[in-house]
Amino acid sequence: MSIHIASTTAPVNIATLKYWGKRDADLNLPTNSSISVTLSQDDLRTLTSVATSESFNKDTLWINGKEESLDSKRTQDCLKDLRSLREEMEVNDKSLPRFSQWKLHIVSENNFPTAAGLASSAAGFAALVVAIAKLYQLPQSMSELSKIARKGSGSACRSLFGGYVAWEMGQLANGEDSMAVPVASMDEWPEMKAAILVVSDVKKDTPSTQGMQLTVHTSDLFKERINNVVPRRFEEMKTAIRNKNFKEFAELTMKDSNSFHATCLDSYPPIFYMNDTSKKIIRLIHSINEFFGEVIVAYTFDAGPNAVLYYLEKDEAKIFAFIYTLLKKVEGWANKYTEPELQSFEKLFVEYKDKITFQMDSELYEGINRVILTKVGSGPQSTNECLIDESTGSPK
Ligand SMILES: Nc1ncnc2c1ncn2[C@@H]1O[C@H](COP(=O)(O)OP(=O)(O)OP(=O)(O)O)[C@@H](O)[C@H]1O
Ligand SMILES: C[C@@](O)(CCOP(=O)(O)OP(=O)(O)O)CC(=O)O
Repeated sequence: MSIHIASTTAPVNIATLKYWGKRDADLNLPTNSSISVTLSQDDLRTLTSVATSESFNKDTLWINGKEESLDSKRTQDCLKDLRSLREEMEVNDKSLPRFSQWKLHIVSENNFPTAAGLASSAAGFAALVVAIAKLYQLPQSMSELSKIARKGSGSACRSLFGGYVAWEMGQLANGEDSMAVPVASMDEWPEMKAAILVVSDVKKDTPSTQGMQLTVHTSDLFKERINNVVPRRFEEMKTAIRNKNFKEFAELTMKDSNSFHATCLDSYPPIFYMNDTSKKIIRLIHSINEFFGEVIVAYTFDAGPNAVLYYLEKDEAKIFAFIYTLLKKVEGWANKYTEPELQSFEKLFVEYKDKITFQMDSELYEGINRVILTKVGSGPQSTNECLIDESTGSPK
């Protein structure tokens, strides 16, 4: 039996200008444009292998070694779009094998917890779409493919590019102009680092889709956000990124996270994604910026309590003097830094100690499970690493 296989990796992205609200829930068309930073696949990535063969008898998906349903409408929509693009090619070139008619085996692994508010659906759908597009040898651009990934999960469309990415909301009812486009490549601003403080890796309470719809239907604040606040910030943030203006980028990022969570609180009944630990982190970040008299670190929170901190490489030691000293008991430092490097963060803290006027919460670490230290990264990468057995078409 002849089996055709392709594999790709795809990254996680964390929005700095949040997507929250759909104008069309079927097509995942947003009520506002958004911006994100793609994170390095050295630390967070999905690897997906796809295979097709005339001999397969049903579409099957395995995530992290477990068979998962492919029945969701979102996944079906992605498969349908990809098959119809392949079919167009087959109609024009009769010599091509009829992949569009054959079943698919999809095998995927996330190297981070699934459904923990770590954007697993974004990396997952981006990898699925790019891997199948590669198998089918589709000529479409990443922006074109991002429209298919968008139907899987809105934020997934931004994971088709590395660096700094915008999702332009578009105006058309069929979503043909709602796609991801690059704002700047990772090489244009490579100094951006990210620290994820994993506050909780349990499954979140209100799924994003449900939360968004409640906000759209019940929050008055939301109208101001989508009509005035976000359109202005969308332009300002793109400019800040292109000018490598960290202060502006960081302030917009923090304000937008707060604005999004304010619309959640303004929903009825209210939605709370941040917990007490999240709030303590917000206060700590403002205190650190005040201590240094400049904005050197920003926080942002998605639909869950985990914090993502953005900062520039040059300021890392200053920031970690505080963060490492407070969170040294938490897992995740040792795989990035040597013992002498970690000690240097603590030594720096000792230098600062007498000048600190704010309250340091020595119990903060208790609410945090681990830290993931990463940076801006590249888009999906084709790979020879393969999760499918070439002779059977089953997961290895
Ligand atoms: N590797 C993958 N391949 C295909 N689909 C995946 C993959 N990983 C996750 N998913 C899909 O994404 C779902 C998890 O999405 P969910 O939105 O609940 O969590 P999240 O993406 O971690 O959170 P958020 O999007 O709010 O940051 C899974 O149930 C699965 O359907
Ligand atoms: C808060 C967010 O992370 C919401 C992401 O929502 P999803 O992309 O997970 O929602 P669906 O389109 O329903 O799959 C903000 C963002 O990533 O822009």
